[in-house]
Amino acid sequence: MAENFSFKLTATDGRARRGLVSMPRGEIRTPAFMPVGTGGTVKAMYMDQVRGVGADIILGNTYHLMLRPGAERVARLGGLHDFARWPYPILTDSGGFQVMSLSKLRKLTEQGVTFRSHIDGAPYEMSPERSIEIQGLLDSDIQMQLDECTALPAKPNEIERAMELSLRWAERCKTAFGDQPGKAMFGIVQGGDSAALRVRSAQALKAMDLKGYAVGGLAVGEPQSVMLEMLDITCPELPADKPRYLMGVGTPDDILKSVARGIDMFDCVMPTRAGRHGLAYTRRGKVNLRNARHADDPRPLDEESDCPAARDYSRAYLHHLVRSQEGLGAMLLTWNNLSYYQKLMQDIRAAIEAQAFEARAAEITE
Ligand SMILES: CCCSCc1cc(N)cc2c(=O)[nH]c(N)nc12
Repeated sequence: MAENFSFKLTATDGRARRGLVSMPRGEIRTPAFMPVGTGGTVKAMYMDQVRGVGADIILGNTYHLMLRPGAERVARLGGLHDFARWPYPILTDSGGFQVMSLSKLRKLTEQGVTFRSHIDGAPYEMSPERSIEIQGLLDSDIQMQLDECTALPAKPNEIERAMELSLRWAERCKTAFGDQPGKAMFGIVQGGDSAALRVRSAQALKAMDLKGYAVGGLAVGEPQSVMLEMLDITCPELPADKPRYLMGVGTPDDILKSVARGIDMFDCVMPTRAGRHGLAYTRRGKVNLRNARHADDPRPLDEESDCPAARDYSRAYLHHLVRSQEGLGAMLLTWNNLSYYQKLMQDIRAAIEAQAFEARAAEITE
């Protein structure tokens, strides 16, 4: 029988962790980067390419999918995996973050949030129970609690109010989720840039004995130093034997520094969004293919890459595609960028294993 849901730590290097999440639909090698597949598609990518660059899990969005094509319709069609032809694990965000950042005329109360669709203005309401129901209709493997993410900077009493509401919503989500073998519901730590509120949130969620924990309320405009300080405070309060997911992060540098502080899972729109805007991530830094200096450059982005998009196409051709707004430009650069991010994660995992091996070897030979 495939694992219901387990997380094993296989190596550590200081606070950095190498691990493995096992679920019926597959395993997730951590530290992991999860490509964002908002509307049931990783934009400009075929799903076999997403798998081919090394992704073990993708993200979906409750907010977008409930509005279009509708959660009940996706359920009637067999769930998100069959719908999008991605048979491996899917994590879905709960929708609250997107309601607050995308919808119109939204009203937040203890019961939940009411809002109008940014697509057609139709009225909706999202309670903790409805969010879990929608994620169940999508057949999501890892479901996020409904939370309220406070944009920074914010007043301490506002951060406290949102953090405490999110804790009450976590309890309601846990009750609504019940016991679903093979699936998991993650709590989300809030608390803004307040150490005391972060500790209270993490400790209260830990007491709920959830299967995993996200650190939310970051990557919302604060300096990297504040984000890292909040990780230094939050991670030690979370159970060591459960996965930790830093939401919405980040750049390669953000990821490296967050792994070093104990984070296991990441998601960010940067690699896919940058690809659609003509930006390529390479081992030698970012390359803006819109720039005229590439017009006659016959070199590929990275002749040593395993990714055809990085190895087999000249910068001149990529520049031409981007300037001509050809769809293939977004496709090739997204492919390159996701390949870059997955290679970064693969190198991080190997480095933790190597360091752990050296530390163990040193112990043995002492
Ligand atoms: C598909 C997008 C997933 S991550 C979105 C996100 C991003 C960031 N930065 C913070 C939060 C947060 O605090 N709560 C929730 N639910 N989501 C967040």
